[in-house]
Amino acid sequence: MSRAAERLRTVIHHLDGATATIRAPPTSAQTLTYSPPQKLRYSFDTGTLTPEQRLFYEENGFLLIKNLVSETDIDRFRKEFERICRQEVKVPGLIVMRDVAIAKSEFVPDQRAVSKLQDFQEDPELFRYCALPQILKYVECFTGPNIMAMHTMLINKPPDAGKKTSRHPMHQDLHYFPFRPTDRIVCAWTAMERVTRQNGCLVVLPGTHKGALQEHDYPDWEGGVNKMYHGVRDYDPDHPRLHVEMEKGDTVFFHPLLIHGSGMNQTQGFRKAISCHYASGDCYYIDVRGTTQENIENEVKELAQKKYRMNEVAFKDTWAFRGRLVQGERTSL
Ligand SMILES: CCCC(=O)SCCNC(=O)CCNC(=O)[C@H](O)C(C)(C)COP(=O)(O)OP(=O)(O)OC[C@H]1O[C@@H](n2cnc3c(N)ncnc32)[C@H](O)[C@@H]1OP(=O)(O)O
Ligand SMILES: Nc1ncnc2c1ncn2[C@@H]1O[C@H](COP(=O)(O)OP(=O)(O)OP(=O)(O)O)[C@@H](O)[C@H]1O
Ligand SMILES: O=C(O)CCC(=O)C(=O)O
Ligand SMILES: [Fe+2]
Ligand SMILES: [Mg+2]
Repeated sequence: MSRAAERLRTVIHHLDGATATIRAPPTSAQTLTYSPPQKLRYSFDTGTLTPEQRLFYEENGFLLIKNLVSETDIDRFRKEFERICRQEVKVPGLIVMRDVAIAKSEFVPDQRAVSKLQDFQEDPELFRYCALPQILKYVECFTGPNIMAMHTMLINKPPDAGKKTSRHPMHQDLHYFPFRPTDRIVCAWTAMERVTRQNGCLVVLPGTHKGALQEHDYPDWEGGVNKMYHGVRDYDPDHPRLHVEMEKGDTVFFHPLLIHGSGMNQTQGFRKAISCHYASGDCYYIDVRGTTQENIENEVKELAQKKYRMNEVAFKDTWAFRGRLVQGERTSL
């Protein structure tokens, strides 16, 4: 038996009970008798992921790829971020967020006032991130060949001002998304510098992607909570959590139901990461009225109405006009 077939058999051995399909290895009939068709529901076999990587994502809901984005590219993203902070470029549709602890302070025209950029799809330099071939190669394993970049962010987590407002409560990103199917959505999150527990790396609850979308709301944290930073209501403090420490350029891909957040930044530096949420172009919009997502729908619509100066904006339209095709065909979204 070939080495690849042997590895696949090991994987399948670990799988019992999972659902959906993994293609049989392209080998002889003899191999097939050893490995009956098995089910992996969260990824496709495109030749990129090893069976072990697919199994890891299946079980844990995330996958860390070391050293995926070059230093040169990251330095260019950082430069562009700085130009935006200095207001040397105007980017249509861009949302500049400030930490709740400094939002009310005097305007400072540099990064110290900015905690997050959202919706940089109209900035060609930052948007290059979303179309990097080495990122899309992995994204395709989760979305399939038609890929839409739906949500773009550059997070500049500030040093905590003493009120723990730099924390991001534990949440599932699907709470924000009115499109499905869930398993054809994935986030790519790239560390723009070394991220550690000290400066507020991502914290994940492995395996929670297998659960349902939970109710989210603002946590009642004493020091305040940033706008739109909803957290899961019934957070289980006993679930094992993992601090995902990463080097500059490392990229984590994660499922939209994976419960994650990030800790306080206890350093003096601004912890930077760039990310994009992708979905299959074949995904479809859903109506979230009457579901747990109604609270975020109302908040986003309110913001969109202010921002685009329109009377009534449908939640799904706020997504339809921000989404950009990065590979294949825009069949639906
Ligand atoms: C309607 C209601 C809706 C809601 O309630 S939504 C709320 C949802 N609930 C939550 O998000 C609660 C869960 N939250 C958390 O797990 C954390 O707060 C969260 C979001 C990950 C933030 O993390 P942090 O605040 O930074 O906490 P942390 O656990 O990372 O650090 C805490 C203490 O650990 C220390 N630490 C740092 N690096 C370490 C290291 N390498 N080894 C060991 N300890 C280390 C760190 O100094 C900190 O110390 P201290 O205990 O605060 O004194
Ligand atoms: N990260 C954030 N979390 C919570 N609220 C935020 C955040 N960023 C901005 N805001 C809020 O968005 C609004 C706009 O902020 P901005 O500082 O531009 O104006 P302002 O503080 O309302 O007005 P002014 O600075 O003229 O007094 C504010 O109400 C601010 O509190
Ligand atoms: O970079 C972080 O701290 C996490 C951000 C995040 O999870 C989000 O914005 O959805
Ligand atoms: Fe998130
Ligand atoms: Mg202000």
